[in-house]
Amino acid sequence: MDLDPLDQPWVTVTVLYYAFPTLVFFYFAISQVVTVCTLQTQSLRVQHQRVRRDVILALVLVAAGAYIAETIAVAIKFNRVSEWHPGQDRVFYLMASALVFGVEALALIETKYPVWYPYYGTWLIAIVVELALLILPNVFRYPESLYDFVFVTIRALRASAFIALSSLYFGLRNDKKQYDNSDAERQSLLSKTPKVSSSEDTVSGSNGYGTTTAIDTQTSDAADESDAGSEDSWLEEQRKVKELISKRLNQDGNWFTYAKGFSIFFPYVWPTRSKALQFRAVLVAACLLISNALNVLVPRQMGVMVDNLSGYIKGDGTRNIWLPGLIYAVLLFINGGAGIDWVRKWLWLPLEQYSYAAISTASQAHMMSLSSDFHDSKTTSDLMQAITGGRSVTDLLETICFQVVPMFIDLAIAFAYLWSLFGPFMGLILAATFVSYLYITTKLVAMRAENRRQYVAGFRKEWTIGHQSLEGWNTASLFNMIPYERHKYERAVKDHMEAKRIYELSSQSMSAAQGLVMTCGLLGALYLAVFQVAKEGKSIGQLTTFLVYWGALQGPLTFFSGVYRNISYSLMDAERLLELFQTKPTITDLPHAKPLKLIKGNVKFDRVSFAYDERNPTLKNVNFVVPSGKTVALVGETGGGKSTILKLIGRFYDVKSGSISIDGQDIRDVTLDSLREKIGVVPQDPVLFNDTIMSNVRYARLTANDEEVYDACRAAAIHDKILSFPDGYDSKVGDRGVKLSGGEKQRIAIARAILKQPEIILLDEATSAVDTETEYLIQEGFKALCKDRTTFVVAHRLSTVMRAHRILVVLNGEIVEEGSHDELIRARGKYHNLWSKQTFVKSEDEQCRSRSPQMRSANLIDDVDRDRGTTTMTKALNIEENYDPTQSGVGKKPVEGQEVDSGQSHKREVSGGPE
Ligand SMILES: Nc1ncnc2c1ncn2[C@@H]1O[C@H](COP(=O)(O)OP(=O)(O)OP(=O)(O)O)[C@@H](O)[C@H]1O
Repeated sequence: MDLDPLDQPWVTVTVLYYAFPTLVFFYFAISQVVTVCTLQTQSLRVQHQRVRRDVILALVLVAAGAYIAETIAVAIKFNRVSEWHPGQDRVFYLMASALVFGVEALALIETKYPVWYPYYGTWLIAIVVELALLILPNVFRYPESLYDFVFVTIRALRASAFIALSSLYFGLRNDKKQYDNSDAERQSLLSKTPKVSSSEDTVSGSNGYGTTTAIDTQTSDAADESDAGSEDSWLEEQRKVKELISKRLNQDGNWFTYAKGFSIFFPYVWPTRSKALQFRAVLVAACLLISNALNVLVPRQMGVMVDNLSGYIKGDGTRNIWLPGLIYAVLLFINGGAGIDWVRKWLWLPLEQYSYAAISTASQAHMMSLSSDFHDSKTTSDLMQAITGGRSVTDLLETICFQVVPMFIDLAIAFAYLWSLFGPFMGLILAATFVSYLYITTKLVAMRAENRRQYVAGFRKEWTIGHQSLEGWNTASLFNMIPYERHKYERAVKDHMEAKRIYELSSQSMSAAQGLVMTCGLLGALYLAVFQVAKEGKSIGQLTTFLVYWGALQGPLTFFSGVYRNISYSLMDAERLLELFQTKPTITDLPHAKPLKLIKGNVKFDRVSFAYDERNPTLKNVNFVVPSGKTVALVGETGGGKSTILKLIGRFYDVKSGSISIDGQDIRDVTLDSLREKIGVVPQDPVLFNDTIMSNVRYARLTANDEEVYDACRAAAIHDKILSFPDGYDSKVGDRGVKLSGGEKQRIAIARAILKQPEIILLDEATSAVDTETEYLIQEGFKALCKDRTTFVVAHRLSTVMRAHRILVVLNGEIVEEGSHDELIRARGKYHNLWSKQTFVKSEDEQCRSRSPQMRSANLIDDVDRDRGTTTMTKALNIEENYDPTQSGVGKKPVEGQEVDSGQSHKREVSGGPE
């Protein structure tokens, strides 16, 4: 046959035929990956760049088209397929190059602001190779036939296209300098468009400076995993995590450094101290490689079996028809869930458990070590999510090591093996199929993102409305809004179902499109294999191998659709956990901190200022001293800063300026443990554990025996009440103590404090939720508890604190008055105002209550009367004269000449001084 001069089997030409498309492909793919990972993007002016991009795209299409044109010309020249063989190298080169430059054109279409070096690199390679291929064959033989001229013309056109591309690019690059002084291609996209989500940007991984898009897509993806919290808080949480990732990416400058940030997790993921576990990890890697090998060996063995059988049928008695079947079955078994997968999971399980245990306990311990500012700013569900999210770090690793890497190895082996079996065209068909499949999948996944977002939003809305309506059943019933809630929920379910329908349909369409691509690929590959079996002496066994192998390849490819979502979801969780690990406690022991030596319990506030938020000071220059063993009361309007003072004593926050000292030791210089050991707190809103009453009280001192617990409860006036419960001390208190009344909860908290027997006692509205009778009983308990102990009492009910040695009136973060009850009453300042309001409001109430003699005796003020030296109310206050109705705000104006506390206690007496 008369060979075309361009098909002369010169080694140089043949090598170029294969090396060129391969080189261009790898150069382009690798440089694009580097571009994405190093977050490079173009910073040219959009208008300017768009013109260039369009022209360049047109020229790339011309070049790709020229390859196809030459392929067609070759096909026409050698019109009988069976005679293609001599030109096979050349046809491969043409088709592979058309594919590579087709991919380049697609990447260009999908990238708004491309980074150019992956592109112009390919053009420069193409100029050299194309010129060589144009000149080399024609040096030895001038073109003669019409075909020769056509071929040369097409090649010349192609070479010109590449030259034009390069000159255009470099020409405009000089132009660029006039427009853009920055001259920097290396710039993070995220800084420019931190919240932009463009489906276009996700496509083709090549252009996906798509860190933002990545996160956007998975925002919705992650949603169906999470069903806690309201939609808004969830969206807010997602946004914050996205911002965190963007911020860190911007700081780090590329994905490699970003990934390095996660090295903090290394000791939790990799068993640094256990050689046995490390050995297991190595064996797991070996199992993965064996799996990859088995993925080829199984179809190959099927081919051997078929070949032996057909040989045997044709009369070749030497063929063993039984053994290959046995080997096939064994290989199949080993490659199945009961074989290598089982071994791998068995090996991996201890590693998985190691990392789960390490990361969960570390994150819980870390969270418990953090300070109030952290805990005050997070909800419990956020924190739990962060702990459970620790699993995502191992998930991320598992997804990459056990799924992504094996998938690419499988695809690479398939490509190489089938190429070796059926020649370069099979490789070409496979490459075209894989590229189309991955392209279509990424494109459709991006297009589905909005559908998915709607679906997730619908799901969350339904969940939130359902949850809220059940939670608010009481309110709904009270306002007769049950039908309204029902309709609202029905509507939400309907919207959710509609969104789900659209999403499911789009999923089905995606599967259909993927199926179509795979079928086209299969058809092309199958025809090629059939052709080779029919014409080129390939065996039926090889065809069988191909068919079985093709089926096995569907798995990794299908997995690709979900991998992106899995990775991004895990990444978000890992980022959350990383943020947590990087948060340091703000209240820590100083290096020189010593244990607190509590001698007497003398507490001093020296020019203390504090703010939760710098813009809004909470305490301003607070000064006071509480001598050891004395009781100081903090009173004043709500939000004044009373509880904050108690928090500062327990070092739940540190002062911003000034100092707090106990027995002359600055509390910042003593260890936190020793400080809190000495302090007992009854908080405003005590939180109980969902456990028995006995366990809750004993929590204060785990070594206390039952009798001590009973005594503490007696002192807190709750013992008899507990005994009246069906399960007594074994009664469960419910979540946060929900099964107890507010007053019961407070008394349990008081019992705890009594059991702890602390040296310094902080009572923050400890009895606000109990009735006056019970309060009286508790006061008796406090008497014993507080005796000779420094005590801080915050209370709104002034009768609770009137016996305190000292009363501080706190207003807007300042101490505006200070003194004993009598002194303050006489001073007729703020305290006097508060007192007069309270006693006035109380008067009517007491009129009713005091009808009962028992209640009378329970009245704390009467109690004070009995116990103490007293000051007559009318004398001390002369309230009728001083009462200011405009300040009262409630109740009626007292009639002149009538005592404020009308009713039984005409002569109201108050404590004349400290106990
Ligand atoms: N964790 C916090 N973060 C930010 N601001 C806070 C925090 N806790 C309290 N505040 C603010 O500090 C101010 C003082 O609060 P604090 O609880 O000390 O007041 P209070 O006098 O004890 O009030 P109440 O009598 O109502 O208990 C308030 O304005 C409150 O909103």
